[in-house]
Amino acid sequence: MESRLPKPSTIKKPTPAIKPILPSDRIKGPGTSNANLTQPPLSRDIGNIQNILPRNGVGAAARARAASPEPSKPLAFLNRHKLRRSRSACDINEMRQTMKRGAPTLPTIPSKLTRLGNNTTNSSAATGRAASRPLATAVKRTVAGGPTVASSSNTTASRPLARVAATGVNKAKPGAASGPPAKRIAPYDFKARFHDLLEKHKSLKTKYEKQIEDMGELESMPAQLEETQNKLIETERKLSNVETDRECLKRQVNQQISKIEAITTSLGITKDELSKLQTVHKEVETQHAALSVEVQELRERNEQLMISNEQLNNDLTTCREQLFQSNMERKELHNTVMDLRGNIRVFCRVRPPLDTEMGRMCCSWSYHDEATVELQSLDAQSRNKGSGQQIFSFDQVFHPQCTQTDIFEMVAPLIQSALDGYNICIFAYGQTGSGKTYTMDGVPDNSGVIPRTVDLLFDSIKNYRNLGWEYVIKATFLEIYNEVLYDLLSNEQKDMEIRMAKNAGKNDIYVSNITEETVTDPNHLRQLMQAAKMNRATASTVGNERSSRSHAVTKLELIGTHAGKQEMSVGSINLVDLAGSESPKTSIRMTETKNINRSLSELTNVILALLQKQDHIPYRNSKLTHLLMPALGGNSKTLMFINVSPFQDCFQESVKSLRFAASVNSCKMAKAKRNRYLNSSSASNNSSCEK
Ligand SMILES: Nc1ncnc2c1ncn2[C@@H]1O[C@H](COP(=O)(O)OP(=O)(O)OP(=O)(O)O)[C@@H](O)[C@H]1O
Repeated sequence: MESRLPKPSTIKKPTPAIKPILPSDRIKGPGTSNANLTQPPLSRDIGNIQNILPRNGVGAAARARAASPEPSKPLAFLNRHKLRRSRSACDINEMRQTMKRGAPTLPTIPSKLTRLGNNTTNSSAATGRAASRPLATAVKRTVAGGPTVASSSNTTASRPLARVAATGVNKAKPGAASGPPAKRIAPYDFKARFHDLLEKHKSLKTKYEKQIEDMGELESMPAQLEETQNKLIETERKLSNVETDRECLKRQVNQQISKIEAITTSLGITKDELSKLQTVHKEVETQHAALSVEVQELRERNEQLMISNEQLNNDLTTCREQLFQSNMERKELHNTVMDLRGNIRVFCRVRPPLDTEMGRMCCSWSYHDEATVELQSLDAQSRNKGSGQQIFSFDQVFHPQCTQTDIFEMVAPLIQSALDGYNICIFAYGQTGSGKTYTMDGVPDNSGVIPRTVDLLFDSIKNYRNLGWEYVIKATFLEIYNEVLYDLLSNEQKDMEIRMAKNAGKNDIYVSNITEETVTDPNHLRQLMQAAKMNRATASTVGNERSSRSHAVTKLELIGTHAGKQEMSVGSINLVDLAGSESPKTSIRMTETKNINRSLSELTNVILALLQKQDHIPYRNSKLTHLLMPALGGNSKTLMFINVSPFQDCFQESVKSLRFAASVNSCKMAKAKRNRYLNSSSASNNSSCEK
């Protein structure tokens, strides 16, 4: 009969989780009854599973076995049963090993169940709780399936077996036994019992598989737990990071709040400023609108002005043309007046005694009018000879109280003629110490003719510029000493000669190797004059401790161009400070005195020849007349100052100079003399007669 039973090896092996559920101590324990031993090992194991699942412990299994109808077996049968069971256990172990290879960390079912039992009472273990839920669910399913198994077994199994099963199920869960009572299978009906067992086996197998599935879920729980723990740690770490970030963000938020507050404050200020600026902007806009209107008006006005300006320009051009023509007429008239006054004019100047000369006796000077002076000697011998009283007439007589300004007023028209293209020569003739240098150069605080001429020239050039004339002034400074020429702007020893210009008119003369400076302003010219003065040769004489013993000639060449009219005018001014005429009786430098007197005599001869309109003018008899040839003859105008000293001891020299000047003046006035005679001797009468 035992051979009809299927061998344990043919029965589908239980899963490895069975072993922990069926510990050996339960099989061998004191609770083990003979009734259990009479059961087939496999059926008993399955029954044990159902007894264990409700976790009733050994007592529940013992009761289930006690309920079994089978009698107790002898010891031999028990050993055989052990062998079968060991084989079944071996199978189970084999399955477990197989599962371990697939899932090495799968825990054993008993431990799980034990933990499950413990976990139901110990609620403090979180993991136990987590694991107990699916297990409890599995157990519930197992218990709930009990009646089903019992019910199904009723159809095929014997009544005793069904009762055992029903009893076991009912004991595991008393309320669940609600079906009809199971039929009792006779103990000898092994076939029925076998079928019943097969059914149970199937049922249990199904349950077992479900439990295996549940156990699989449970097996994955530690990993899930570990994963959850890792996730928890990671989450905690993240949370920490989040906390840190939150703190940072909180600080940043605080900073941002502070910034926002500051910005809000500045925004308020800015708003105020904006409001002010808007107000200003409105004002500016209003002003801009007003200014725009003004600009428009000004533009219209500008257009009108442009039109009127164009008309004025045309008028100005016309006026300039008329002015130019008028200026030309003025030049001609001026020249005519100068001609009528005479190309050679003579001015007499009597200097005052100096403070240091108050002890010297002066002659008696009587100034009848502007042009007549009477000189009377205080010496009785001279009176007895009839030479003590002399009357002289000149173009102008300047008494000692006349100032440098008075002098220059009479000189200025000649300077004007120089700008108009005439050659002018102004020289001072007189005894040593009579005031020639004072008249020509002046003193620092009272400038003479030459510095005033410079100022007048540059002032006139400015006015002429408005008429379209541009002038260039070239200056030379030379000295004639003992009939030798010296360049006063250079200390070098030069061989200087008076030469005629090659391609020029007959009176165009130049000096070779002389330094010629182009003057751009009055100060520059004054500097040149100062340098020339320093270089001038001086020597002390009896009459004057600083008397000049040479002729100093300052020549200013005035070159004017009118670009619009393509005209050019070249004039010159020769300003000559002659050496003092000195009697050879009183001179200690006879050579100098002879040369000086000879050159002065030649000058007199030239002037007289010019006035008498002689065919030959002896210019070349002296360096001085040769040099002044362009300025003395032809179209030139000459002004001679006769300087005399007021002193009695200078009476003879004064009379000599005045006679020479009077002779010049008498020749010059030969034609006018008649007019003069008609209108007494005043200059004003002369002018009226000339007209
Ligand atoms: N009109 C005047 N008013 C005041 N002082 C004058 C006048 N004329 C000349 N003097 C003075 O008389 C002195 C002699 O004059 P200045 O040197 O000009 O004579 P000079 O004729 O040039 O002599 P020299 O021929 O020796 O050069 C100078 O001290 C000068 O300042």
